[in-house]
Amino acid sequence: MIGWVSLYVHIKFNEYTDEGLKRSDNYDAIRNYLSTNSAARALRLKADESKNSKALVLSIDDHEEVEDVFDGVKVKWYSSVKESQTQSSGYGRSSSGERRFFTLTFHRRHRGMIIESYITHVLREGREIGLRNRERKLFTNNSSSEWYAWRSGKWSNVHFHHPATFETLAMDPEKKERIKKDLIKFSKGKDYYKKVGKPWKRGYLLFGPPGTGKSTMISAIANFLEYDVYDLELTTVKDNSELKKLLLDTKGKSIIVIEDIDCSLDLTGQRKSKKEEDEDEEEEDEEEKKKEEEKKKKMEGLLNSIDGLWSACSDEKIIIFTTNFVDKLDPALIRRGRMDNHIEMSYCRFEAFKVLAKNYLEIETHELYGEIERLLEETDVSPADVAETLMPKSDEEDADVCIKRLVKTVEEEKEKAKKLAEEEEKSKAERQERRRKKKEEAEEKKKKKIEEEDKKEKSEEKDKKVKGSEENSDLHESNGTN
Ligand SMILES: Nc1ncnc2c1ncn2[C@@H]1O[C@H](COP(=O)(O)OP(=O)(O)OP(=O)(O)O)[C@@H](O)[C@H]1O
Ligand SMILES: [Mg+2]
Repeated sequence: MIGWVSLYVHIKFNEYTDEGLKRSDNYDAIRNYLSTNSAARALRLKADESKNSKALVLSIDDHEEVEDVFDGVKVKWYSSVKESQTQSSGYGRSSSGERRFFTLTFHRRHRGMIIESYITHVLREGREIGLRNRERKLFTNNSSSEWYAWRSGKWSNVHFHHPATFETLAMDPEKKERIKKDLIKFSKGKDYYKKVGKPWKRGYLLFGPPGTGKSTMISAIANFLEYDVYDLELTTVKDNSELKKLLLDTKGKSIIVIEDIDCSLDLTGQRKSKKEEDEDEEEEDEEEKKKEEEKKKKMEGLLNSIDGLWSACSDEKIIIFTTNFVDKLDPALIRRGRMDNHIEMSYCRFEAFKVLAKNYLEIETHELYGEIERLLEETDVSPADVAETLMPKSDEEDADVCIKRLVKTVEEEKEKAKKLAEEEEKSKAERQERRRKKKEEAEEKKKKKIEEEDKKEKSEEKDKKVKGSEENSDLHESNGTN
């Protein structure tokens, strides 16, 4: 709405559009801009509580005036409020029937520049501030039977409040820095991705044993980049088209997570133990083959959907797979280009331990650190176990108690691992012995069979010979009589 009053142009931005039904995105963006932007900061602010924001939302108070300067040009903003004449039922409208709006005023000789550049600048900045302040969300996918039910969409969401950060994440510090740099480069790479003609996406594969911090890492990344998280549960997804729809229904500035990708794709569920495998190998073969095929189909669907997602939407997205067994994954799934960055989360070594000790006990050194370093180098303990052991269980427990408990725990783990290795060795030897015996028995059986067959053949031949000579003598006899 542009009106002329003497030399000045006024543009009005209403809080609600569409007859008061819909809140205006532009109004919110301008409000963010005016309350946060330092060049145009209002002095009188009011604090609102908003459902969708993590902090108090400060906005310029009613009937307040703010000046802004852009490219050397001065403009003025007014925030106004009017009592609404019609007390309509008004969904979305302020309950009191007040109508708020901003008015932008500037000299008419700057009309072109303000409309073309300044307003765009304000809206863009304001939206960015809004994104930064927004309450981040954790989405989980609904089963497709619920998609069209009342008010429930493809994804359900809750507020995302995970406290994990890169500071509290225990891992090799150099590796951590590399990951952070990679993330920063990605999040600032809008123009770069555009220039090289690649969708603005990045794929990460996190692999490692249980309790090494894969899920924690995802939360740390989300907090670091201030992204939403979409936790995609593949087992509730019926088919490929459903998967594609889900992926296309995700917003930018988000991480799409598929945890335990091997299990999500593995339809067999639990694998058989080695021993069982040995015993009924053949019967299982057919069934295994069928399941492998199904798994392959699912995998192909996933690959296609990822590639589709990669090219279908243009905004800032990270996709993360996690797995405990990287060797079991289909190489096609994790080839570079799909998964750009492979990150191994490993057992807790000394450097990672130091981070945990600092987090949980607020100590940087202790007389037992040397001992712990030695122990952790030769024993595989997950950071989850180390963290659990380090955590004080009561007020009486100080750092010293916890550190000593850790030494004891790791020593026990070492002992356990040794025993386990011995047992494994023993059972391997037993398995080999069993197999050797089986083979021997089979060979023995075979030998016996051959011998028996030989014997039979020989006796048959003998019988034939005897019969033959009898027939011969019969012939002689009959010749003689003739
Ligand atoms: N590297 C780590 N740094 C800090 N804390 C960790 C780390 N790894 C594990 N933890 C702690 O252990 C708990 C379990 O870790 P997390 O769930 O991240 O492991 P995971 O690798 O995802 O395991 P899984 O393979 O079973 O899903 C976390 O809540 C966290 O407190
Ligand atoms: Mg996990």
